[in-house]
Order: sequence, then structure tokens, then C-alpha cells
Amino acid sequence: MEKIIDIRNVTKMYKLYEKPMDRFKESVSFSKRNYHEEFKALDNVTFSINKGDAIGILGTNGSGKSTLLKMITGVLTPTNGDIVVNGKISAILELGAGFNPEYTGRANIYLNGLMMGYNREEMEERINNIIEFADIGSFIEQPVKVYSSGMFARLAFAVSINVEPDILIVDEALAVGDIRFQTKCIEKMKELKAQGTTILFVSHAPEQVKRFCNKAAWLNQGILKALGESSEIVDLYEDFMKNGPDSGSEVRTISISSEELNDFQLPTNPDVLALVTKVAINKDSFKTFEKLEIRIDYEVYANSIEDLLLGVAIYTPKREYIFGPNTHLEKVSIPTDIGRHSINYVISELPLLGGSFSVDVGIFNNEGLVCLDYKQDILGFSVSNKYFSEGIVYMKHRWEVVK
Ligand SMILES: Nc1ncnc2c1ncn2[C@@H]1O[C@H](COP(=O)(O)OP(=O)(O)OP(=O)(O)O)[C@@H](O)[C@H]1O
Repeated sequence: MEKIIDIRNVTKMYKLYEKPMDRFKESVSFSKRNYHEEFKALDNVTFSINKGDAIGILGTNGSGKSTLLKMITGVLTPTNGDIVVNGKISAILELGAGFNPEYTGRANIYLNGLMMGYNREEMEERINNIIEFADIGSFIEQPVKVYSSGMFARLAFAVSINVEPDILIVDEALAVGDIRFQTKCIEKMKELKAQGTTILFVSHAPEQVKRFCNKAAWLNQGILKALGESSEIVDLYEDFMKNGPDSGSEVRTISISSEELNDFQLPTNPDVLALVTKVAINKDSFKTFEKLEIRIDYEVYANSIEDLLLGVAIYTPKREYIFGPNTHLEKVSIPTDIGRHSINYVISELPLLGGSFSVDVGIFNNEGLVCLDYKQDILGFSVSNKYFSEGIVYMKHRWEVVK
């Protein structure tokens, strides 16, 4: 795979001044006094992008996406680290950037072409396509200062994609256009992708990234949190957005005691009739339809327990209850005599789609009315996939064309 963009240990510090005057004071200070605080917008980011990749850049507001893209285009320079770009970039970064507000739309097309390294004749070959794509009617002859944000987006997009770039960077520009224009842009981006153009795409709609991009990078507070196949990264990102910063990292695969169990002993407290002593899961991250297996060890301390039952419940991190069968409801008899027992709970084809999940295990009697021992959130697991469906669970279904 040919690397087209190589980002190595890139850090970007911004200087923050409390008052505008402080910047001036600092520049004239003989004693070299500091009037600013430093803010790290990007922190030691390293990754590379291969030729032909469509990579989505994900992250909440202020996570450093624009800063990174501006450094790739050369508008900003890194404080530390290096960025190597092997191709011609066409970028729609901030609406209106690269346009002269006093010039007409038509004159700005030539100006943009010039900045991309095309001479007037070369732009003359392209201008009709650009104007047709922008489709803003007679506004093309008006100074761009009178344009609406939608018109800006149309013109910027039309120019960027009609100049045969090696790398196309689209930062949120699609969000301003109407649906018809968005569709047209996506069609054109697909065409460029098919021709091998590398595309960097920032969108606040993760589904768009899932559908359009093969890769994704997730920035969080200036740090590259995850990088990989787009659908898997979007699942992680969406999970983080829904459940907060602690989700995912809290996924545990720990059994109640990681040490081997001691010899079986009756508890000193005679009211303790049975305990779940160990819970373990076969993996901590799954793909949909993989086999999930939870092993539950429990101990029974009295001979008189009727209707002993085990239950396993799966929850989202927000405690939305997804599924909770028990051995009584399903008429499965489990050992009830004094001693140590083990049960395997097996889902042969896990139907969950993306996200992280937690598991509770309980042991009860009397049809579940009396709880003997309950372990909440005793372990967790995550599910991520290549993009093939949306939602929490995959339901068996079929499509029938009626007409
Ligand atoms: N010129 C600047 N001077 C000081 N701080 C800046 C400057 N530009 C950006 N920042 C800060 O750097 C951080 C990253 O900003 P950046 O615009 O790269 O984020 P972003 O992920 O693109 O956000 P958004 O989704 O809102 O566009 C933010 O906290 C922002 O306030």
C-alpha cells in the first residue's frame, strides 16, 4: 500500500491570551515575559493514510479535527512532528476560506484554480463543469460577499472536486447544502473514490462515515483514540457518545476471583444458602454471530433448596435491559445438591450489533422470587463489526418484493 499522507508524532500547541493586548505586550517585552498560556490541540498524533483510502475523521467539537486537516493542507504548521503529503490536495476547510469576498464567483474559481497550480487556460477547460455543478444561477456573476452559506458550500465544493485532486478534504461542508446537493456531492465523491482519489472526510454524522469511508480515525481531546476499519471505529465512537467517557474502558472479563477456588467449604453464616463464586466469559470483544460463552460456578450450601435457578441478564451500560432468560423459565434443571457446580451459558450466534454490554448473574429459588446471590455488572464485553446493519440487535428477517 502506497502511503499518501504520513503524520508522525504531530503536536500542535496554541497560545491563549486572556486579552488581545497581551499578545502585543508579549511581542514588545524586553524581559521576554510570557503573557500566554499554552493549549495542546493535538498531542503526539501518528498515523498514515494510504492512497485510495476514504478516511472519516471523527471527534466531538474541539477535538482537533480542523487543526489536523489544516496542518495536512499546510495552512498551519505543527509545533512538533512531521507531516509528509505526496499529492495534490484540494480542500474545503472553512466556508469562504480561499475566496476573495470582493470577487465574483466566476473570478474566485480562477483564483482557486491558480492556488491549486492551474493556469487560466487549464481552468477555462473546467469552468463550465464547475459552474454547472455549483448551480447557483446568476449569482456566479455576483461578488461572493453576498452569498448565503449554502451558495458558498456549492461553489467551494464544485471547485474542489473538479480539479482532479489526489487528495480531497471535506470538512463539514456537506452539512450546509440541501439534500439534493448533498446527494450530488456524495455521488461525485464516490466517483472520485472509484478513480483512486484519497478522501478525508469530517462529518458530525457518524453513519455517513460508516457508509462512505473504509477507514476512520477518532480524535478525542487532541489524542488519536482509535484508528481502523470505519464501521468498527464508528461503533466505538457512538458508544462513547451515548454512554460517556467511561464506557468501553469499563468492559471487564474478570471472574469474581481470578485465583483458583479453594476447597469447598460451608460458609460460617447459615443464612447463606448458595453463592455465585466465579463468572468468566470466552472473549471480551465479539463480532455479531460469534459464539458467546459464559461459565458460571456456583456453590450450594443446603440440601433443602427447591427450584434453584440461575439467571443471566445482558444490559447496555445505561442499564437498558436487553435479554434475561433463566433456567426455571426455560425448564432447564440445574444441580441443587450441596457442593460446587458449573454451568455454561451459551449464545451460539450472538445477535447483538455494535456497542458495549454488561452482564449480571443471579441465583434464586422459588421461581425467582427469592434472591440467594446477585452479581451486578460482573463482566462486560463489546461488539463491533464491519458495516452490515444498524441498531442494537440483528433480527432474523426477509424482504419480499410485493409489486
Ligand atoms: N487559533 C487558535 N487559537 C487558540 N486555540 C485554538 C485555535 N484554533 C483552535 N483552537 C482550539 O483547539 C482545539 C481544537 O480545535 P479544532 O477546531 O481543531 O477542533 P475540531 O475538532 O475541528 O472542532 P469542531 O468540530 O468544533 O470544528 C479547540 O479547543 C479550539 O478551541
